[in-house]
Amino acid sequence: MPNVLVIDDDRSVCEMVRQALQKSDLTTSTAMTVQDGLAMLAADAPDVVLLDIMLPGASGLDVFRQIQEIDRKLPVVFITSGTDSGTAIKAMQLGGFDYVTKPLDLPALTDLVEQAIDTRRMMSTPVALSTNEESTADSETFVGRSAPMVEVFKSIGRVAAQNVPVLIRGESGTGKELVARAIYQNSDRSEESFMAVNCAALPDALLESELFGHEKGAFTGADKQRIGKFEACNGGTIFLDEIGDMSPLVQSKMLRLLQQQEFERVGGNKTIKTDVRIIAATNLDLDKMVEEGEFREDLFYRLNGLSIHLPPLRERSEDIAHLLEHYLNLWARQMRRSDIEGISPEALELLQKHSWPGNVRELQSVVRQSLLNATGPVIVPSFLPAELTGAKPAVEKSADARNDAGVRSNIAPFIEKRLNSGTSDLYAEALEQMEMYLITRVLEFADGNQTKAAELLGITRGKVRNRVRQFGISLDKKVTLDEQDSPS
Ligand SMILES: Nc1ncnc2c1ncn2[C@@H]1O[C@H](COP(=O)(O)OP(=O)(O)OP(=O)(O)O)[C@@H](O)[C@H]1O
Repeated sequence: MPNVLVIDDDRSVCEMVRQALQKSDLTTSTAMTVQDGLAMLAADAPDVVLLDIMLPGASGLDVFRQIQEIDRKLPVVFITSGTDSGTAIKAMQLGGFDYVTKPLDLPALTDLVEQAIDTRRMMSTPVALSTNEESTADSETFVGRSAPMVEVFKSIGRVAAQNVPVLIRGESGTGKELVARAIYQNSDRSEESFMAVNCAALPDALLESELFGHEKGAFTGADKQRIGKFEACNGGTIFLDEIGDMSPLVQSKMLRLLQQQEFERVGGNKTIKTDVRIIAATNLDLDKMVEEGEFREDLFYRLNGLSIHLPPLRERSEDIAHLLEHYLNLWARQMRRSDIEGISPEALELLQKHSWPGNVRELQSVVRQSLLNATGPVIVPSFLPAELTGAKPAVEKSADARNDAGVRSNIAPFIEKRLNSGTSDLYAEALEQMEMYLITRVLEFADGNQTKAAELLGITRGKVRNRVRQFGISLDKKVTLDEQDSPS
């Protein structure tokens, strides 16, 4: 369970934060002095530190420097009062993760801590490029023995050491984030920060401010100055996921950044220099977008210094069995299903024939669902999700199969079944089922239009798209992004 260290001399702040983070399953330790905080840092190896910038008898910047000496990759979120934000901004420029102002907005703080934990994981969990050898306990295994994946591993080795932008291309769920992390971890910048921004998850104006920062008063709601990722990550590496979703304005700012390593904060006129390596990823056809004038050609060539193409899973079927084995072993252990022995030849055949539109992310979901359904030690066809048992490609699903999504997601019998099986992870399992049902149903209602579904759900289009991929959701109607593209 991730561990958060709060260093703040105000006992009530420590307690409030502890209670808020506990609700998100985060363990919190608290220290009220710098000495105690540094001692706990060494003893507990936290994943994130929340640091009050005005501790008695200590300069926040000095404490931050000491933390950086102990662990350069540890994300530090500063807690400031309205009057000391200047120091926080300085600390951000030195590589702090973010800062929050008192009185604390606890839900926003929890989100920020979760983002920081994710960043910590991406920076610190090594990606093992495993073709034969077993992965070690503290690494994530990048499984792949097919010829195209061996080529990908070689490319990672080649590009990592060169300080140029890299463009990673491939369908959703093919492992682009894993490639980005492997490049970072094997580069000369591996001791510096790594930050990830999903360009599709934020509306255009927020993305601009997230990347470049803004000055106080730059727009309605900009009540304080904000340091963007390009400034905070100076010397490090930024992973820009879903780069094809950038607005023309952000594209032109990005181009300047790549050409001159400089930019201005939104609403500011001071030119800021930065030295950031950019790794970008996309699942869209950028060449076509360039042709159609949707993506700047000059930016495309700049980003495309070196490019790595991740083949879809259906084009490397020999990896399917290895991936199934890998995730079955991993999750059977996690779900306390030590009785699981493997997959029957019939089930394996169905899985090999499947077209995997959601790639490895869909395969993960299938393994998880099969384990939930498994009443015996061998995964047989009847334990597989309904859309696989007919061995039809998901895009050709029949109305019956679609109805199955509803049946499968019927939450009451699901919960009863899991309670009887003695699960220890019911919260996550039930939420996943509910979310799968909700997104599928709303998309169905919206005729497959993701923009409309996002409006109905009150979440971003990027989030809808991520969930569609994560769960491998596919409706009879084509899932589209814009109303004008909706099938009639
Ligand atoms: N070859 C692989 N071996 C093991 N796990 C993999 C492999 N490829 C992908 N994964 C896992 O599949 C999931 C999806 O991968 P990842 O997020 O890197 O995909 P992506 O291409 O970035 O997707 P998206 O375009 O939707 O952001 C992750 O949990 C990742 O660890």
